[in-house]
Amino acid sequence: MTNTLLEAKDLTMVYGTVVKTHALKGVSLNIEPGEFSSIIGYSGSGKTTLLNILGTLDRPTSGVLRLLGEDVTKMSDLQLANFRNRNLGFIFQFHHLLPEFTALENVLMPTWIRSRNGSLKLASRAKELLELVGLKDRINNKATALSGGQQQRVAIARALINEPQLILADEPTGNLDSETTEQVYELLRNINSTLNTAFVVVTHNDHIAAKSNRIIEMKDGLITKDYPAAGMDRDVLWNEIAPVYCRHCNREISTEGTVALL
Ligand SMILES: Nc1ncnc2c1ncn2[C@@H]1O[C@H](COP(=O)(O)OP(=O)(O)OP(=O)(O)O)[C@@H](O)[C@H]1O
Repeated sequence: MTNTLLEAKDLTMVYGTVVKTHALKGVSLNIEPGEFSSIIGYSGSGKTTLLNILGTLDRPTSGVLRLLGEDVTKMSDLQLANFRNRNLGFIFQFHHLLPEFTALENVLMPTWIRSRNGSLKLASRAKELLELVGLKDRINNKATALSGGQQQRVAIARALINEPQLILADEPTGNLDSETTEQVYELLRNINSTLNTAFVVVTHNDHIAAKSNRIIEMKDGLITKDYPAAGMDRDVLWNEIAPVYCRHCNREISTEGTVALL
């Protein structure tokens, strides 16, 4: 019995019936518990399509996706919705907070889907999470009274409330200035190391991607490169440890590409 968190095999995605777009052309990858991966690639290479399928928000045209050992491609829409709510967290570029609700209420929102009876335990967990993301003093502020970076922090706390093992994030800092981007990304890395939550993050920001454990590069609907990254410490001298063994491609690979990202 493997404890691999996510196993994707030969995923394809074709949009349209008359005019067809082959957005994914056979993508296979595994994600292990606690891993922090970034997906990078040119616009239109299939990053969001892949992320949405990995997060069960969309179904692939073909291929198999196993999450926590379960074949999710075989689940009904209702089963999928429950599975998602229990096991996955999402962070998007536009945080989709409910503007008239407070930070605390927004964080608690995913728990209302399961039960309307908000327990005291959940409320205190939501407060802890808001504290973790640095918003202890903003718990009762309405979403509209928070800055962009603060709103994204609320969205991150919301993604954590159901204690997911995997968080999928699509350009989580795409809407933020560079300083706030650094802070939010650092926060994601801290959550990753403190709670051992695995992350798969789509980003256009190579500098940010270099702080992951792993970079997955896409082109034309395929993964073209998959290699370890420097992680939090940007001062790591890759030349000293190159080449590295890539367990995903089962061979030693040069870290040349990674050096270019630093
Ligand atoms: N709902 C859709 N219907 C039809 N085609 C789509 C749809 N969504 C995406 N596509 C097409 O699929 C391909 C991959 O798109 P996708 O959004 O996954 O790329 P991306 O790498 O995330 O791009 P970006 O970096 O610009 O967000 C593109 O050619 C896009 O036009």
